[in-house]
Formats: sequence, structure tokens, C-alpha cells
Amino acid sequence: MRIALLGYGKMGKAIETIAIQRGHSITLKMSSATESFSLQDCDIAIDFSLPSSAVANISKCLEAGIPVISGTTGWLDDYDKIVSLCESTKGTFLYASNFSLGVNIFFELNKTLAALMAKLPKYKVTVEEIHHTQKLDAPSGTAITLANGIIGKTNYEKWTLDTPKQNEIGILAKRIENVPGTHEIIYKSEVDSIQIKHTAHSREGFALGAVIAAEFVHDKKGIFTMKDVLNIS
Ligand SMILES: NC(=O)C1=CN([C@@H]2O[C@H](COP(=O)(O)OP(=O)(O)OC[C@H]3O[C@@H](n4cnc5c(N)ncnc54)[C@H](O)[C@@H]3O)[C@@H](O)[C@H]2O)C=CC1
Ligand SMILES: O=C(O)C1=N[C@H](C(=O)O)C[C@H](O)C1
Repeated sequence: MRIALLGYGKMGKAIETIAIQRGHSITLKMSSATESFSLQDCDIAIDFSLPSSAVANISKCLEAGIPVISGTTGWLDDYDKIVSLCESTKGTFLYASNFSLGVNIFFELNKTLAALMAKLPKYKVTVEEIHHTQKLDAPSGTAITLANGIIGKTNYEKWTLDTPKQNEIGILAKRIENVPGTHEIIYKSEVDSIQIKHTAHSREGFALGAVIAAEFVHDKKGIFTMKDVLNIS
């Protein structure tokens, strides 16, 4: 595939390495909103840019008939707008808050555990995420997906970064130099705790998942998730 990288920062560069290893070529590397760019020479675009630029980048691809996948976090208030545009242009779109194959298994584990814990109201859940200090958004997109997974299976109604009320899931977002991404779910009662945790050792897992997702969607039409890519029902 000829790949356009919309965002050539830490993730854009990691994706370039994996994509080339897997026999693809990079035909565009875009790094700013002011750059004019043409999608003429690409088969698919991969957006890992900024929360403030993802919607414009994704829209431009869909309007040009180029399949696009996005890993940029912090823009999901506009997700429905992008879905409508993808439908009206008969395009191809996939968003994932986390492309790591391990995290997508962790998402399923989280929902299974939440369903079990729903029967045990003495446990209070907390989601904790740790990322590098350059991260612009908090909480992480992955922490939001995890919290929504718990909300779907329990009586919790929303998440908060503040002190949680009875029906709220507290998310603790920590920023520590050079941490690629760590997520932990903790259920705590008076007598014990249950924890599940995913630790990314580098950005390679995110990049590999993004290239695998691009390979999966590039010849398909519609709106996809990593569950489609991994064939999880
Ligand atoms: N879904 C996932 O698996 C993952 C998602 N992310 C998310 O991806 C995004 C990027 O992460 P990093 O690469 O670590 O950030 P980064 O800051 O290293 O790179 C972002 C790049 O986008 C460029 N940029 C600025 N305006 C742009 C525009 N209009 N169009 C295209 N590029 C533009 C910046 O110059 C910068 O080079 C963040 O939102 C982050 O949360 C990061 C890792 C994994
Ligand atoms: O900004 C990052 O680095 C990451 N962002 C994603 C998120 O917000 O969940 C995924 C990953 O944890 C790394």
C-alpha cells in the first residue's frame, strides 16, 4: 500500500518503520495544519496528529475518497459527524483509541471482569493511566474506552477526573517522563483488591496494530473498529 502519514511525530515515525518492514511505502508525511497536501499518490491515510487537527484531516480524506484510519485521541465529540461524512461519501474509516493488539484483548478482559464485579457492590473501581509528559489530552482515549466498557456492564453512569461520586468511575491520569502508556483497572473493597493492568513497553505495538488495521480496511467500505480487525464478536 502507498500510505499517507497525517502526523509525523512519535507515532508517525514508528508507523513508518513498521509499514516499510511490511512492504508498504510512505508517499506523504504531513506535520502541520498549514501544509497544503495532496492525497493523489496514496491508497490509505493514517492519522496520528493532534486532537485539534484530526477532524479536518479525516474529513479531507473521506471527501477525497481515500480510506482513513485514525489513532488520534481527544476529538471524539465529533465522532458522529465523521461517521455521517463516511456514510454520505461511501468511504472507509476506522478509529481506535489504542491500536495495540494486547490492549484490544485487555478491553475484552475489562468488560468480562466488569460484568462479574457488577454483582459485588462493595468493590469501588478506579481506572489509572500513566503517559509521557508531552501528552496533550487527559484522560487518555484508552482510559475513556476502559471506563465506557465498565459503564456498559455495571451501574456506573459516567467517569470523572475529579473525586468520584457513588455512580462515577474515578480516572487517575498521571504524567511521567518517557512512559509510552500504562493502564490499570483496580477494584478495591475493605478486605482486598483486584487489579488488571496493561503496560506498553514501547510504541511498536501501537504502530503494528495501526498498520495491520490499514491492511485490513484498505479494500473495504464502511466504518470499522479493532474488533472487526481482530474478529472479536
Ligand atoms: N490510538 C493509539 O494507539 C495511539 C494514539 N496516540 C495518539 O496519537 C496522537 C499523536 O501522538 P504522537 O505521535 O505521540 O504525538 P506527537 O506530538 O509526537 O506527533 C503529532 C504530530 O502531528 C503533527 N501535526 C500538527 N498539526 C498537524 C496537522 N494539522 N496535520 C497533521 N499533523 C499535524 C505535529 O507536528 C506532530 O509532529 C495523539 O493524539 C495520541 O494520543 C498515540 C499513541 C497510540
Ligand atoms: O498519547 C499517547 O502516547 C497515547 N495515546 C493513546 C491514548 O490516549 O489512549 C494510546 C496510548 O496509550 C498512547
